[in-house]
Amino acid sequence: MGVAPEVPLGCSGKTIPAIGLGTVADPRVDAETTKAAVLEAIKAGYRHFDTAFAYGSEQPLGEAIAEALSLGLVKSRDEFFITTKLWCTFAERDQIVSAIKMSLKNLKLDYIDMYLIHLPLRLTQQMTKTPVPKEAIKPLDTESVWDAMEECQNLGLTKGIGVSNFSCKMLAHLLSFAKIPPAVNQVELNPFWRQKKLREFCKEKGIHITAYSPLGANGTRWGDNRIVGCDVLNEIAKAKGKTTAQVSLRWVYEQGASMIPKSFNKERMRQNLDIFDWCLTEEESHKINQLPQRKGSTLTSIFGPHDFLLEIEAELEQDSEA
Ligand SMILES: NC(=O)C1=CN([C@@H]2O[C@H](COP(=O)(O)OP(=O)(O)OC[C@H]3O[C@@H](n4cnc5c(N)ncnc54)[C@H](OP(=O)(O)O)[C@@H]3O)[C@@H](O)[C@H]2O)C=CC1
Ligand SMILES: O=C[C@H](O)[C@@H](O)[C@@H](O)[C@H](O)C(=O)O
Repeated sequence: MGVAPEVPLGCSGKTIPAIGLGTVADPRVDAETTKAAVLEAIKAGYRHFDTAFAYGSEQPLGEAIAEALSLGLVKSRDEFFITTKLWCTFAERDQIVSAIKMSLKNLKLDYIDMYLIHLPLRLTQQMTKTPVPKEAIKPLDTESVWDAMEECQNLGLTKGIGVSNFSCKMLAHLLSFAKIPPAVNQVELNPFWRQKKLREFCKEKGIHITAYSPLGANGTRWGDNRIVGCDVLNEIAKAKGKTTAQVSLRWVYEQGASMIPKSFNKERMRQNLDIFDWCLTEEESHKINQLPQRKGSTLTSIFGPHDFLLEIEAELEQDSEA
């Protein structure tokens, strides 16, 4: 199996690997396990890795990249595509350049490929326990935060900038003042959360979508087996001699999105890469597009049931309406 193919990054003329490896394990694992999984993924053909300051996986990822380069598994840093994210406690104009430098230090890199605003909100204190106190959660001052994100790109600290968990409305606001438009919006996207409105909006504006939880976060606290246990997807998989997970990933790929399924298991991470030499029929896609919609990860489940977060969630949900 070769290296994962690339797909266009909006209208930028650049590309992004169609599949990358997510690095959030639930329950959390130690750094050695993450590093070993990344090295295994590099051997399998993964070149895009998705991390975030909040995941604690930047350091082991950085170590795995350094080791892969020193072992000659990958010839040059440029062959990797590394995404990391600005955590909400640093989502203020004057903290962002230091935040990306901290991530670069963790990753032992001198540039990142894609730096994303992790969530459309700011936290005024470290998240030590949940629920997070209501008064610690603030709206994002998107204009000043984006100005600093642009500075990160202009300084060469990152090749691209983007957002995560942004609605159409938030993107429209951002586009109204951005000097550098967001290259990526990383959101939940899978057969059970299809994001039709968001996909159409992003296509029109040249914003690439990267899908997180493309397998419905099977087996994690924020996900379940609604995808791998879905009868409709199982039947399609059986008819094609594929796994249900592969059918889900293939559906995401056919929507023009890239994706970052997480697997730290050698066989499953290879299985997840093997989706490029077959396709879904029109009838199969039609059946998938009829599945009931249900979002996995929510802001209120992460931070607590606060009104402000419920408002954001309601806005995000509108983007997945059929
Ligand atoms: N921007 C954001 O707000 C968010 C970003 N993310 C990013 O997206 C990545 C992926 O999303 P995530 O939520 O982890 O969920 P995924 O949909 O990628 O599911 C991961 C789970 O599915 C299991 N799995 C992987 N492959 C298979 C397979 N072929 N068959 C059956 N089970 C499988 C994994 O277990 P195993 O390892 O044992 O194979 C793991 O438990 C994250 O790791 C993170 O990097 C995630 C959530 C939010
Ligand atoms: O501390 C909070 C967590 O990092 C949470 O925000 C993330 O894990 C998020 O769900 C993601 O995976 O991107």
